[in-house]
Amino acid sequence: MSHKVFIDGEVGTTGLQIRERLETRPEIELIRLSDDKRKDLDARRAALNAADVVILCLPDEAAIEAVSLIDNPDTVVIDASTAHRVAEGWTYGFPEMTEDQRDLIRASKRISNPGCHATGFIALTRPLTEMGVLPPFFPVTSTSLSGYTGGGKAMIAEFEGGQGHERIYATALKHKHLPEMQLYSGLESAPIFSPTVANFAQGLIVEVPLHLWALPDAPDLATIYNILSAHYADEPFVRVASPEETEAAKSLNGDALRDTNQLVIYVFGDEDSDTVNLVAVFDNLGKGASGAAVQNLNIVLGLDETTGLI
Ligand SMILES: NC(=O)C1=CN([C@@H]2O[C@H](COP(=O)(O)OP(=O)(O)OC[C@H]3O[C@@H](n4cnc5c(N)ncnc54)[C@H](OP(=O)(O)O)[C@@H]3O)[C@@H](O)[C@H]2O)C=CC1
Ligand SMILES: CC(=O)N[C@@H](CCC(=O)OP(=O)(O)O)C(=O)O
Repeated sequence: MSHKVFIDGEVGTTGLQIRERLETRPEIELIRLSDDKRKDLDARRAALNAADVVILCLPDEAAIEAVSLIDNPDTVVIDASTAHRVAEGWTYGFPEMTEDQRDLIRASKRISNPGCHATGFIALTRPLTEMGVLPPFFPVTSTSLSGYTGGGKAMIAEFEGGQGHERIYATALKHKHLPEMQLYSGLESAPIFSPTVANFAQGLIVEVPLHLWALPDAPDLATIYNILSAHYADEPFVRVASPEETEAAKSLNGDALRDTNQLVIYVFGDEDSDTVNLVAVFDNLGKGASGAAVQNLNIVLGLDETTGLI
């Protein structure tokens, strides 16, 4: 049986990568609009309502508009934008987050694909809040190193045109991923979050440093490692690096997992100072966007979750 899929925003950075992952799959029939029709409201309305699954790869306002054009009650929407990530009636498309999240995604017709930085932050913190070692009131900080494709077509043009500068941004501490980071990490307040964009195309490293001695039960490094390893033990796309691999990782490259849907967690620690640095490495356009959207598509279609993904 073939499944009709429409990618609204197919020629953008995220949309293009989703198309590349889907166009060779025989069970997927892509609904496509010609270049002169891709922003035409009537053409989009028809495509949105003809699809079994719609994947929105649009700026927030256009994503909200796209949803308003859908009146087919059977259409499933996977929205890659920020517009619906904490909205009521939407399911957060992070299957690895909790034990029941996959089933919630499978049953949902409105799925929001997580933000790239948020994916790393939540992957590192949620299992710890679930197990009670990171209490909800605890103040957390996080940094992120992103490839420039994270900023879409405009930032790609800037860096590939030779004008790009590596820089910190979101300096007002109001990054657009903070609401989803707060809600799905299980923390009562958002982290202080400082991202950096760097001169490589694809990849992301999100860090969450913790003073273990300041946590109420003062957990040791092994406790943190064991909670994260157990949480992701059966996951095809998220894994925790072994202590040997962690020991050997004296430095990490931002683009280490380019073109994959993998996310690898490192629990770096120093027993003398009783500190850890939790680190998530992945591709901002893989598990941080397009790969994650395809994974969610596989789940809602009832297919093997790993189909078409590495
Ligand atoms: N890049 C990334 O790493 C990630 C991006 N996202 C999110 O995915 C969404 C897309 O981002 P990204 O792919 O980076 O952005 P891009 O700017 O690369 O692509 C956006 C695409 O949407 C098209 N578009 C804009 N308005 C409309 C409209 N009204 N109707 C139809 N098409 C429209 C644009 O057309 P045109 O080509 O003419 O400009 C462009 O092709 C955003 O919401 C972004 O926040 C999410 C996770 C990661
Ligand atoms: C380098 C860069 O600018 N990155 C973007 C994040 C892209 C992304 O994942 O955000 P959405 O999923 O919410 O679109 C930023 O930090 O705003």
